[in-house]
Amino acid sequence: MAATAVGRWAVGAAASSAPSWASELLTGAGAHKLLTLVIVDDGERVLLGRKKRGFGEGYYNGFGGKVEPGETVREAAERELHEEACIVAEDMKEAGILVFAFDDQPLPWEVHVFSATKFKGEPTETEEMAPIWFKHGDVPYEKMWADDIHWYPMFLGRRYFRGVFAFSKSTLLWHTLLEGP
Ligand SMILES: CNc1ncnc2c1ncn2[C@@H]1O[C@H](COP(=O)(O)OP(=O)(O)OP(=O)(O)O)[C@@H](O)[C@H]1O
Repeated sequence: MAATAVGRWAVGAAASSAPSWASELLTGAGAHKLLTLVIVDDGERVLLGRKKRGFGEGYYNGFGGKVEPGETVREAAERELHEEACIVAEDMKEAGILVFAFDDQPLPWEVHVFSATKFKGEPTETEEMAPIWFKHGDVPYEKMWADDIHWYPMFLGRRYFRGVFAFSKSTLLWHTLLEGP
């Protein structure tokens, strides 16, 4: 089952428009890698970090990473936010789901996006991320992953979203994005 999905996926990633089966990737079924992404949004500004190393280096992004064995997705989101920005979210809510498929990766990545408006602690630069606030109108999309410009408006509007984005390296090949649960 997983092998079929991966094989079919690899073919689809090369396409330039979303294949008919793309939205199936939003069901959570089939093998995938689980990740988290937390964006603090105080209503006027978002807290992003400039990634200093590793995957997505140089890009601004929320805080997050892989869910470790034995953790819930929410626990992983809380842990990564603390590890990368030194803060603890007080009202973390599920904001949306993103599926990323890379043409050189065997499994799609399922990213659970959370929002928080309040937190404890002071955002602090870590080995991985340098935090900085951006006004809603000044989000630096040109220095972010190419999917972000598509779903941030829904995030900032507090509308739940589900999207599938196919990448070759950092080039966005196609995507499909739905609003609502
Ligand atoms: C392709 N388009 C994308 N658009 C927006 N966000 C993206 C993304 N692709 C990955 N992301 C996020 O980037 C973080 C990487 O996390 P990453 O540093 O690799 O994970 P983790 O900290 O577990 O790794 P290490 O422990 O350093 O290996 C993680 O939040 C993930 O959701």
